[in-house]
Amino acid sequence: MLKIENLNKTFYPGTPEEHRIFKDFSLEIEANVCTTILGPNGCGKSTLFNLISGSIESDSGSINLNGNEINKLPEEKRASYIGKVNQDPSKGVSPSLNILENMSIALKKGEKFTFKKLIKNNNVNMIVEKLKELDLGLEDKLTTQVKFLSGGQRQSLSLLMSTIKRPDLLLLDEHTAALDPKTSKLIMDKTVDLINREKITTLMITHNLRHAIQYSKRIIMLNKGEIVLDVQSEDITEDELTKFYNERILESLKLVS
Ligand SMILES: Nc1ncnc2c1ncn2[C@@H]1O[C@H](COP(=O)(O)OP(=O)(O)OP(=O)(O)O)[C@@H](O)[C@H]1O
Repeated sequence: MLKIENLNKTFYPGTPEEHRIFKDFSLEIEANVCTTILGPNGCGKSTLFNLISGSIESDSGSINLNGNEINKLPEEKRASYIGKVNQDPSKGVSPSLNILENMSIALKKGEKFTFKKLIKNNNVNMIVEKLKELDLGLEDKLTTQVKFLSGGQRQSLSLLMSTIKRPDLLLLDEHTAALDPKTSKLIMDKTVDLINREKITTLMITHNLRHAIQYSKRIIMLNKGEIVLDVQSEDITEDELTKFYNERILESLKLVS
């Protein structure tokens, strides 16, 4: 379970550019299911993920993952517990390495290794089986450099790499946003298959309200660093969610501008 308590973050404190993103922000996320974070541009979604993964430091507050106070740990240590897939298909993979090498590196997450040993010690059969589960034919391209894969294939690989050592938490930051609608749906289906099969606690950022309802158990909407909606997806329709978004969030943005 992920428990965030009284998280505070201000960018450029004490300067004319001072920008407070979170003030005493608290949130508890249920284990083993997918929770979606929605909200308009700039409301703090990615900052929240960066604070959780440790790529930026909080000013104060607590982030507890399965009993571990991870807020004190450096990013590389947190990476042993947290898997992350970003919007950009070239992030999260090493484009000039092949699929087998990328997957072998993912298996070594959190460990020290040399490249020579990595290849010798890799577990090819297990990797092939995992790739087969994706059903994209990647198991036949083990020695293909990842830069030659399509965006959808790379995102699938990135997803598999982030989860091959079961993470305590998976962060999906608009991981299908750069894909065409058909591929986006395909990757979302594969994501949810994997999350459900492995029972991975997942936080997903999306701007796609339909995906939020269809693929997650709980929906949290942020606006200006605050939770403005927190609902089980079975308790809201796509129309109601769209109406809420348009009325409450777009209206509040108009008032500001
Ligand atoms: N490292 C940083 N340094 C300074 N300001 C930042 C930094 N990261 C984010 N911000 C600012 O914090 C605010 C929230 O940004 P964030 O990326 O979290 O929004 P978001 O909700 O993910 O938006 P989007 O939907 O556009 O991705 C923005 O005003 C952004 O400019």
